Amino acid sequence: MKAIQDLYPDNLAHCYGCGKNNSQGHQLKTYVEGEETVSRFTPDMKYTAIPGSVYGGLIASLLDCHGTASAAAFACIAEKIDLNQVDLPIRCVTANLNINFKALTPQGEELVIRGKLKAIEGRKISVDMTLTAKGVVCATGEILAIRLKE
Ligand SMILES: CCCCCCCC(=O)SCCNC(=O)CCNC(=O)[C@H](O)C(C)(C)COP(=O)(O)OP(=O)(O)OC[C@H]1O[C@@H](n2cnc3c(N)ncnc32)[C@H](O)[C@@H]1OP(=O)(O)O
Repeated sequence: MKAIQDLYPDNLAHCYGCGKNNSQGHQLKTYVEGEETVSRFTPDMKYTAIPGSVYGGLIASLLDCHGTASAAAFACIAEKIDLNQVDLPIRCVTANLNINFKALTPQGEELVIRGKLKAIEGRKISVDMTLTAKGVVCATGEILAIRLKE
């Protein structure tokens, strides 16, 4: 299956965090795995906070884009929309993002971000997220994503 972000139409694929058409961005890719979503990302050394650890702003960026892609995917699944189609008909933006930084995130490791659907209420989609490095939870987050009107 394709990454959720690769299903965004070309005119909505310039996001700094996840747009496939932004060559200078992170190009985060999010996949559906069973009942969860998952993204993997290994930060460049320039995203340093305390030496040896990853800058929190990057972590926020990863959770932001993982969260909106997950929200779009969960909304499609709820409506039985095929996630293999070329243009995703549901697009979401972030209204609220809460992050708890639990431990310093080590540099040089693959970060794994997972999302679970919390609730869908009309256009509001809430997703719980974790970011781990080497199996250790370094951050947790909750996003409220809003489905854009047609
Ligand atoms: C497709 C590619 C996307 C890639 C995205 C990558 C992730 C991002 O970085 S997105 C960029 C950052 N986010 C933004 O810029 C969004 C800015 N905000 C907005 O555009 C608008 O406020 C928007 C779209 C969220 C909501 O506006 P609008 O569509 O008019 O809906 P609105 O009627 O105000 O709200 C809908 C519901 O959400 C609730 N809501 C809206 N904002 C919030 C909030 N911040 N906190 C809690 N609830 C909220 C409202 O109370 C309402 O609830 P209910 O339906 O129960 O009455």
